[in-house]
Amino acid sequence: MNTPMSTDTTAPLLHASGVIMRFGGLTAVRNVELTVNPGEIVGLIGPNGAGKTTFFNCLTGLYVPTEGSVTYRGKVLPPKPHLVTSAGIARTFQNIRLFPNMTVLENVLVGGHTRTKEGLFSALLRGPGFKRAEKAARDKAMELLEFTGLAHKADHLSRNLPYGEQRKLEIARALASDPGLLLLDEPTAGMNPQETRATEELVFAIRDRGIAVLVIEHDMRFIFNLCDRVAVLVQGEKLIEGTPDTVQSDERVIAAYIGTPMEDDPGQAEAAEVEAAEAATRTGTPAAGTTTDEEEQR
Ligand SMILES: Nc1ncnc2c1ncn2[C@@H]1O[C@H](COP(=O)(O)OP(=O)(O)OP(=O)(O)O)[C@@H](O)[C@H]1O
Repeated sequence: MNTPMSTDTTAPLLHASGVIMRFGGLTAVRNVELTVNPGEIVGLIGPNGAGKTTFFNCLTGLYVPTEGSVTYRGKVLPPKPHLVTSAGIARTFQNIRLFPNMTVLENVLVGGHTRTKEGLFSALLRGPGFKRAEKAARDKAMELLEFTGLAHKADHLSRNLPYGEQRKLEIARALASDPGLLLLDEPTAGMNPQETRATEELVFAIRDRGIAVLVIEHDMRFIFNLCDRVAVLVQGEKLIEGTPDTVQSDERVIAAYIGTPMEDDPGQAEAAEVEAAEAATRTGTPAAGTTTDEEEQR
């Protein structure tokens, strides 16, 4: 499906090197190194505000990194999103960005426009070349709708789709640009467990089409089931990178997510009190340090 720009299949597809992104005095991404190899599904996780989306934006031309470089198939990425898409990187957004008043099919056709070779005059005159290109684009869009399970909704307005299907449509639209690498920003946000499971299957199927995937997600089970490799960002820095097994058992990752337990944990004291009160109710004797309803009312 994708059109390789280089024949070197051993080189990383994507290589971000020493990427730093500053917003005034705030450094959102600090010296991040990341590669994605052909055929890989790589996860990017981290607590809220860790810099994941900012880093994604540096990979897709929305932001030009303050320092560092990003190459795709060995070439430095152009600093404009549409040129990055043409180069072979497609993305979805954390907040769905469909054209709500267009049909499902039209949304996918829009996603394929970077690959349309017919010029303006041909389009205006609607000559045979244009008609052929238009048919090819529609066939391809319909194939992508079949692939994502949305073909039966091709003529529906995208705003009328349930939330999970809108997320799928975003993916179909991204695939229409024939990417070699797909970046997914929280693809399962707001989904129920069945939809999340279906998205997992869809991402595996995308990889089977020869497209590498880099995915940001807060759902740890989804990430650890799906990814070959996971990188963890904390406060803009890459804390660790490795297989799902390595990452999920790393104490620094656990601490970054659930925090280090406080000494003299007030939550623990409360839990002990509740337990004592429940035990007292069972035995009929008031627990030390608890009050009965009567005492409370006095
Ligand atoms: N355009 C911007 N201007 C100024 N600060 C920004 C901008 N974009 C992001 N930031 C800041 O950069 C930091 C990283 O934000 P970012 O959205 O990349 O984190 P994240 O890991 O994607 O978070 P979440 O998981 O909540 O989406 C935050 O402190 C955020 O406030």
